[in-house]
Amino acid sequence: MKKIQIYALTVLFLSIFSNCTKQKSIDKEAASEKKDRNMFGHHIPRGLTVNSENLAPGYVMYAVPNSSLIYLVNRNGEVVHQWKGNYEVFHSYLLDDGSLFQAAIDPDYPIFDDAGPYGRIQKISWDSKVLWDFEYANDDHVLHHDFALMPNDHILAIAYEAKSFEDAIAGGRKPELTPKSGPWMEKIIEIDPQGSRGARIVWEWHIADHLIQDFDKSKANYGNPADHPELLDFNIKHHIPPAITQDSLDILIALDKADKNQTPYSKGSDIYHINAIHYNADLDQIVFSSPEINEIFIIDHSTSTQEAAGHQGGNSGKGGDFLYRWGNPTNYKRGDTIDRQLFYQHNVKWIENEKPGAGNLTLYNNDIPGRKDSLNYSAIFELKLPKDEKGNYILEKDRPFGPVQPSWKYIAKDTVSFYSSFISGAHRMKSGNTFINEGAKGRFFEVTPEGEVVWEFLNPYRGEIRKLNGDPVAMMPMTYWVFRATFIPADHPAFKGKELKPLDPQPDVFTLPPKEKEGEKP
Ligand SMILES: O=[N+]([O-])c1ccc(OS(=O)(=O)O)cc1
Repeated sequence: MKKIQIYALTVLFLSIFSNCTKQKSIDKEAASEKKDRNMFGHHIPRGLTVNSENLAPGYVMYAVPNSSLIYLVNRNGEVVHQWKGNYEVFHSYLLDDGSLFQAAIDPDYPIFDDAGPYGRIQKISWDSKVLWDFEYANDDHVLHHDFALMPNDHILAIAYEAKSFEDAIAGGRKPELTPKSGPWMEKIIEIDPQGSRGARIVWEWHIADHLIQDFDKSKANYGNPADHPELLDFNIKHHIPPAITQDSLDILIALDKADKNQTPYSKGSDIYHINAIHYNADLDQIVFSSPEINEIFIIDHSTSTQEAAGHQGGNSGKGGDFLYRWGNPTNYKRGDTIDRQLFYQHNVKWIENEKPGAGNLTLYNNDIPGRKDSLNYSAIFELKLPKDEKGNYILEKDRPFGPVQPSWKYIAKDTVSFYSSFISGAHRMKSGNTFINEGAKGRFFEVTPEGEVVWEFLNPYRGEIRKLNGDPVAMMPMTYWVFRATFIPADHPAFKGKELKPLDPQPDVFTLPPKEKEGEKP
């Protein structure tokens, strides 16, 4: 009897002990999952988390989420300067005199819904005076996502241009791929700022002028997309989300779960969602990125607007047609899914002169599918573009544009801990290191060519901009998000003669409410 009791007690003890250890390891896994995989990084340590000796001196510039603030943060993770505008700010580019151009999110932009439209570009002086304020937002068009600076102080900006269902059908689009509210096509405009509010649009390029389709023979742009990689197949498969009733939409808008401008059909309208643009003055070319179709494109900027609408003229002789494209050759029917390299990519840009890899492109490849037993992850790609001796992009017969593989890439050692399925960016530094913004988490870090993380800072700040009706903006899940973070070397002309001491006191960091308050509407 006694033996049985001892045996039973032993079994009980062992089972409790083993349950405890199991619980511990589950908790540990849960903790590391929280630390490594929560794409928004709600509960991970913030501020400066990795520092090293002998880093290039400099600062990180970024827009504080849900605020009108741009911060400049030093290598110790301290805020040393701020620019403050009068709208929520999306991202900014620094000028040599310490002023900046910023994308200001005008809450009043009409028609276009979804994240990305911002509506205004503003120039803000070092001491936060609004020097120029240009609105480009009406029922026909709106500035969205990114813009690029040119050496002549002009700006190249991406804008949606609304087209009707009928316009799209007239362009050979298949009706079943056409949103009833019409597609938002894309244009690039070159803005020459005038005075304190005005601008001249001195050059334009429209994607609608460079389409091909093999669906409707009666249309002028009928042809085989595989024979015309310089044009965009207007019938690339596009998922049209199901319509929603106006009553349901009204409820979602009231609950803050739908954009104020959403209509029952508009969710399918953003068919290309161009999210990045960069200008190369040496080549007089523009690169831009469409995450919806998982491709980047290069076009000639040396054309007149008239030539940009056609297929001849400019340095390339190809008018506004694509000089180069990469990422998803199925879009021009050369290759299959195995040849696809890009997955909702962002922030494509040339590596500037005097940096290692000059002339190559870098980009943030957001949402690369894992194997069948693992999660999606992000990577940074560097691409060496195939060119002949005259500088023309090489395209072999019946083959997609190269390269077959990026010349360099960064992926986290465990693959999945580096992940932001949207926004984000990267750029090469003079040292040869690469500066990365994992946007959903607001995590900025610097990696060596070998992929070692030598500096890391997680944005701990969030502002308090309210909606037009005074309601607070939901802080979840995009609590600390950052669209673009830029490393600016200490010898940048903007800092000449400026005192860059840590602000005293430092701004208050933003911490999430305690757990018990989480059920409340933030
Ligand atoms: O939530 N935003 O502000 C947001 C979301 C997506 C987005 O588009 S993306 O292509 O940059 O991911 C831009 C802004």
